[in-house]
Amino acid sequence: MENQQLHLHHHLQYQQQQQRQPNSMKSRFRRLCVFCGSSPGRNPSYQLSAIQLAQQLVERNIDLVYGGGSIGLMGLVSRAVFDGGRHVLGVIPKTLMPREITGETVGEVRAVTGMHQRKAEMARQADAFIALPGGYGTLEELLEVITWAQLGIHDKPVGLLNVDGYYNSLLSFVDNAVDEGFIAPAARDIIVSAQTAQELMCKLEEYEPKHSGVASKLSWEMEQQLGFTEKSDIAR
Ligand SMILES: C/C(=C\CNc1ncnc2c1ncn2[C@@H]1O[C@H](COP(=O)(O)O)[C@@H](O)[C@H]1O)CO
Repeated sequence: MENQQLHLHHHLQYQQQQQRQPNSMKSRFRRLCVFCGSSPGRNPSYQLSAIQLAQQLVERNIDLVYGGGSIGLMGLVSRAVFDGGRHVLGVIPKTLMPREITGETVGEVRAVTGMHQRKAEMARQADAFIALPGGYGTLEELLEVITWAQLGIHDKPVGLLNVDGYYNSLLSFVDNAVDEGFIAPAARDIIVSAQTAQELMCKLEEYEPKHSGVASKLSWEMEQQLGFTEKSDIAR
């Protein structure tokens, strides 16, 4: 099925389901950041999972912050959250703003000066992070928020939606890094993974950080204030 058809199909299914059984769960999260491919990926499960994740956010009354744009999985998630009535914030560097690069963005668009500002802004706006399947951009964003958690810059949950085992090799790599003494066992638990959006959301709702950062959040906030971000409340 084409991207748009798939989206429409699942959106209609979701609307029908909502009419039959209106659902509104309470969540500890107000806004969640989703990292995901700017491509749809080959396996249709990736697109389906993107829509199912969006449905989870809508059911739980959670707003979305993401990298802006309407291409690939990014477009599917943002459109489905927006159509479900939740607020969508796209944070996008000015250089990526031309429509031929990112397509048309739904919801609110916040322009930032560069990639570093984008990640800091997405992290500041979110109460938790989830990575869907994606490429270099997704990996980079995911690893950065994991590293920030390890250092104690924030203690927000980080989820990995391991659709059809897409991230098995990454998880094996991390396990090996623990075995080889490069990642502390407690820091392994920063990554919360699950195969379905619903299971992942349930795990994130219950997540308690086990690792302790190397510096206090306060000292990181000072560092951020002195550094390139204008105001830092990434940690909260
Ligand atoms: C260079 C490509 C597309 C450019 N369009 C993008 N528009 C918005 N955000 C993007 C774009 N490309 C990457 N991102 C960010 O990285 C993540 C996706 O990257 P991936 O390499 O596709 O995994 C996403 O979360 C965005 O924040 C062609 O790729």
